[in-house]
Amino acid sequence: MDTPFSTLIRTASHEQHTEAETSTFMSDLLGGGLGVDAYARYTEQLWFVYAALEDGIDRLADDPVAGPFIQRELLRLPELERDLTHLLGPDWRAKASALPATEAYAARVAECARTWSAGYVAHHYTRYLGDLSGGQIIRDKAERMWGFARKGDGVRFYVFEEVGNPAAFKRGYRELLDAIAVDELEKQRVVAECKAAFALNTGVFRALGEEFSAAA
Ligand code: HEM
Repeated sequence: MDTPFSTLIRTASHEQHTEAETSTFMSDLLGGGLGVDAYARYTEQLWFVYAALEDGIDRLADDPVAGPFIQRELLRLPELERDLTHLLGPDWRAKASALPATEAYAARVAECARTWSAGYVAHHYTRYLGDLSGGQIIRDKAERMWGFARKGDGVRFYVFEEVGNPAAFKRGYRELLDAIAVDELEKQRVVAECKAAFALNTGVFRALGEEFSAAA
């Protein structure tokens, strides 16, 4: 039997997942070596990426390939905006800026959203399934380290209020991946785009790591 697409995409990105998870910036951030300013800067970068991810969803909702993946309970922009108001103040928009690596990431997401819906799915998977998984570990550490209220302002990005059972949601999401309406060749291209998405994330971590380094 053919390998289910959800397994294929997960296996293909496994190595890069480890790389992202163990990147210097993430290790320093979650290991307690960086201040809340680094966390705020990272959250800022996420805002630019999610703006690109969530901008074209009304159009993508009707797309035969990406449409099934567009689920309102996943949307993160309002949560990011509340977190940024908390982290940077009400004038956060004037303070927030995208690093060049973030600009490159957001530009690629926007391009896929506009021109290649199957490629968009690769970015959708990489972000939202990650946020529903490892995101919970990040939230827990951030709450303890910087004293955010549990599931409150500052970490709302990681709180999916409308996803009652994340494990069940992820199972459903994998079923959508397995049923994606593209042929085998296109599936290979989606896997390649997923790897590109991980590389773009790693690029942002690298840039953040250059801006912030843990006290020796
Ligand atoms: C410190 C950082 C991270 C931690 C601790 C972490 C941890 C995890 C964990 C525990 C899972 C669940 C694996 C499972 O269901 O068996 C997971 C899944 C996932 N993570 Fe991460 N992760 C991190 C960073 C990232 C990043 C930066 C990305 C990409 C942007 C990412 C993307 C994903 C994806 C797409 C999945 C779902 C895999 C699948 O089931 O298909 N993660 N992560």
